[in-house]
Amino acid sequence: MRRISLFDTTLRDGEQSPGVNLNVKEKLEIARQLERLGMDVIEAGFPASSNSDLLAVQEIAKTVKNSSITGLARSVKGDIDAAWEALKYSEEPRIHVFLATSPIHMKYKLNKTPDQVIETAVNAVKYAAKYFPVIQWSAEDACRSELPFLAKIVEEVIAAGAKIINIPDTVGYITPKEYGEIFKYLQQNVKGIENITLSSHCHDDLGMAVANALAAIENGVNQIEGTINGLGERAGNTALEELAVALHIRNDYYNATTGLVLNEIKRTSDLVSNLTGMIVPANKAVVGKNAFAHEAGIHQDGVLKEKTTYEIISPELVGVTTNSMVLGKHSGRHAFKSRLVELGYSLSDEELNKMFKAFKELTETKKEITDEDLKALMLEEKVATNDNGYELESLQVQFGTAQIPTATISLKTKDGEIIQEASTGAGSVEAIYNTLERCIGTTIQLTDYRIQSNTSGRDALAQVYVKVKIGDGEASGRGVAQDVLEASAKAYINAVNRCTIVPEKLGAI
Ligand SMILES: CC(=O)SCCNC(=O)CCNC(=O)[C@H](O)C(C)(C)COP(=O)(O)OP(=O)(O)OC[C@H]1O[C@@H](n2cnc3c(N)ncnc32)[C@H](O)[C@@H]1OP(=O)(O)O
Ligand SMILES: CC(C)C(=O)C(=O)O
Repeated sequence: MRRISLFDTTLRDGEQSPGVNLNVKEKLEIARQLERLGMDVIEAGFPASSNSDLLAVQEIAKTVKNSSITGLARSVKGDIDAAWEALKYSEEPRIHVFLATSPIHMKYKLNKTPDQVIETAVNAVKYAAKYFPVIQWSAEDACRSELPFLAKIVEEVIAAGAKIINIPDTVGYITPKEYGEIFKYLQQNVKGIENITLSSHCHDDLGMAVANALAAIENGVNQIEGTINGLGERAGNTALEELAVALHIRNDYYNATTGLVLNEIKRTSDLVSNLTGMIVPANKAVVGKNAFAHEAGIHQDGVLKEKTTYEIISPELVGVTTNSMVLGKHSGRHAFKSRLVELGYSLSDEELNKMFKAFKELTETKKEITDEDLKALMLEEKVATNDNGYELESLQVQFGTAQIPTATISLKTKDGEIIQEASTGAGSVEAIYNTLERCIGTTIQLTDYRIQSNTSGRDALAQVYVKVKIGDGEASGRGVAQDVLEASAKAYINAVNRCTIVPEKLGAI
């Protein structure tokens, strides 16, 4: 059976999804889980784009050992230098350099002639080869490029040292048959291509990203790029969990497999969704809440008689489990630890004590603690960021249909100072945010607010995602609590804590 290599770009193209903004700790947490999932290559970021991206790629390159780490660079020396700075610690440094090849991109975006584009691409690959033993080269907007020109530039970059050639459908325009034909054409018209790994990178603008990637595999492509949950620029990228499961379930047809540990898929999907705030639609293939639910009577009858009547993927295959042990107020440390271990966490004694305390606090208000609750607790602990150091001491909200909502808040600064303020708003959440703004002492613009429940049931934990702007700085934040107002306050404080420019502005209003 053919072995298809998977290249995950959740931390680069996935992070280009509007509204997604991950910090270094969060990226590292996702990278570690991608490694556990068995990803072959992780594109950890675009090092030249910001200091924090460079740092994140560097941290990931130092930490992750079982997946290759790469970073994106334009065909400019500065980008390649930044990529080297970020990747020089990885075991086999590899870079991903790109340049657009379609007439529309060359003329309007790059303002270069086709010959200048070839020269730029070749120079970039040669420059990258001074540092990197493995160079992947991408022809941005390849699928709207003229095939003879595409073949010519691919041949030149191979001669310059590129080892992997990626043919992106940057704008999600191509159809599966046409995409397969591009690869056939290149295989027949490019000298040296037989020694090269061909790669696919598809976008989902017309809903064909997974189908196009599968067509690429059918036409000799051995590396597929994509993201978890199909995140990515605009409509997103090939959803790698869908592709891997399609190859597994239909190996009779594709005769190809990946190195993914399939039962880590659900956990990875949940982690990415929680940290990015990009909620997975219930009907999403493979990882959606309804992917294994049977609602209609005839289907339920069939499944009760024989599962395979309506179920082609078993939930266990992708790590969807139902747990029979209920954790609650009377559970002890052993049951708590054993469930966490079953969920894949390993904790030191100190961490266990801390988590057990948080768990017990939660049981004061919540009868049954589900796996989702445990994952939320663990996540809060692992990626908590407190750079600006604000902590919620207390929150009180007065609400009545015939009165103006009023919030009173005590906030602790990182120096231990307690700030107390009260303010009103059109609703309870606005009252809280107006009060927090007063406590923090600077103008804070709320640009996004989303709420979801962690599990079903009236006592489910609430998860709130917000995005705030403070001057030129922007950050997203997440808050989890049983009460939606407390979760709203925590998310806002978390976002402020992640915004680097707050302290100088203290006291501005
Ligand atoms: C298809 C993709 O997904 S590609 C990846 C897209 N991802 C991102 O853009 C996210 C990160 N980007 C950034 O942080 C910024 O865009 C930066 C730091 C890279 C560059 O910022 P700026 O220098 O301000 O340039 P800006 O983004 O406005 O414009 C891009 C410039 O790069 C040029 N460019 C675009 N692609 C390439 C390339 N592959 N090689 C060389 N130059 C390129 C453009 O022509 C433009 O040049 P110009 O200023 O001479 O007109
Ligand atoms: C940089 C390349 C691979 C890309 O993201 C695209 O073309 O969509």
